[in-house]
Amino acid sequence: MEKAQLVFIPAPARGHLVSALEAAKLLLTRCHQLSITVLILSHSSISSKVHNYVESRRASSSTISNRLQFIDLPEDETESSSFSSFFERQKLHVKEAVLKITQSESSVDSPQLAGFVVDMFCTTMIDVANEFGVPSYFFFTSGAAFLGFMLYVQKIHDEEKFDPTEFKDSNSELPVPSLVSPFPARVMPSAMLSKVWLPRLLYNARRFGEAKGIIVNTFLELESHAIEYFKMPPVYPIGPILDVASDGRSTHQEIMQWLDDHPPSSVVFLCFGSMGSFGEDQVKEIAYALEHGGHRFLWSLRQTPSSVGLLKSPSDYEDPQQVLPEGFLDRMGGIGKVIGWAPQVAVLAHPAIGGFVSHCGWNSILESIWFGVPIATWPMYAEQQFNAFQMVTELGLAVEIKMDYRNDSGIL
Ligand SMILES: O=c1ccn([C@@H]2O[C@H](COP(=O)(O)OP(=O)(O)O[C@H]3O[C@H](CO)[C@@H](O)[C@H](O)[C@H]3O)[C@@H](O)[C@H]2O)c(=O)[nH]1
Repeated sequence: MEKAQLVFIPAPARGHLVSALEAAKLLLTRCHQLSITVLILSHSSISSKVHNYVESRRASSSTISNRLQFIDLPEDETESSSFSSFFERQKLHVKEAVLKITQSESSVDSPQLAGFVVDMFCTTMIDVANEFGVPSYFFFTSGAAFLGFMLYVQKIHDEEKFDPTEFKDSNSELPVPSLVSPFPARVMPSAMLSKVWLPRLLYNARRFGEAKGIIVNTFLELESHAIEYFKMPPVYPIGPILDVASDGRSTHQEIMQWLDDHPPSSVVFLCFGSMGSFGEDQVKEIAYALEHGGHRFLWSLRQTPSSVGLLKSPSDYEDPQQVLPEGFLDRMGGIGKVIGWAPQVAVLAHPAIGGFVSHCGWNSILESIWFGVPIATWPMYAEQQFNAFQMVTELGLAVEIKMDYRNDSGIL
């Protein structure tokens, strides 16, 4: 087999990068004739957590394989909350970077460009792949049932003039083919209920059909009904793709030692993903609930960004006491701990953890299943209401706090 080169274009968000980079590594270990170049898209509002994650992966990439390389694209500083215009602007940079790669394919021995692997949000990059005459695969960082849902909504929108935004406060149910259970319209993703965002979702779903295949971070045993539903393009369930190597001890020793002091399965972990945060009133209410509940807890509490913008994410409080009820931390000292960004996989892997209050991001769901920690669902943004429904009703793998909660911080 000739040497081949794939270009990966992940979306620059934690929940998308982790599985894309791990999938790239997996492919390299399976196929020794393959090289992968990962293009890192960059925007000035991307959080340091994302940069740090990429840096740590870049630093360890040479130990994984010299067939994995990263190229940083120029930073975009345009103030805009629109993903679509960001990705459109990035096309030129992607084209220039790929041109350089193809120009270096000088000898017969160099790997030849064989295709693009493009994040589910960057579907517009298929145009660039077409210019180079190579096929595109999409990398879908959520579940197969949700992929099926997107394709279903796009189909009935285009063929039957179905308008999901009319279902905002509806009690209707939809017969979604990638689900066994009827799907309540009230747990549709917020973006699908928004006249502003819906066109972009439909655009992405239409473009999925142009791909040579869709790689999904899922596995047959979890989503057999959904996976068997797909015909064309082919769907490859290559998951669960997780980055579970860290034991958290080198970076978050204090948290891990705190967990060491608690009995097995006794601590509830609360964590709401890379974008999850609550307003101050709600933080206080959660604190009262935890105090009255009396159970041990580890709570990842993060501060809402001061403005809404593309990829702006919460930060850690300098002093969480400023938003918590007076004396809360002192009273909870023995049974509860409030932290900022959590070493989530290490926490879920710890024997002291017995339950997970989660926003139901797909990576968090896969990590909870991997470590056998049951979820109580508290979806907030993106497709998390769909995921919560899937976990509670469709699969019976989680209990419901809410399935239709939506945050009010402006993130869709
Ligand atoms: O304090 C934290 C918070 C998160 N994480 C990690 O960050 C990732 C978060 O991913 P995910 O659970 O999927 O949530 P989001 O960051 O919110 O991911 C976005 O991308 C996912 C994949 O498409 C979608 O399912 C989500 O709804 C969308 O918000 C996971 O690996 C977590 O382990 C931490 O390590 N510490």
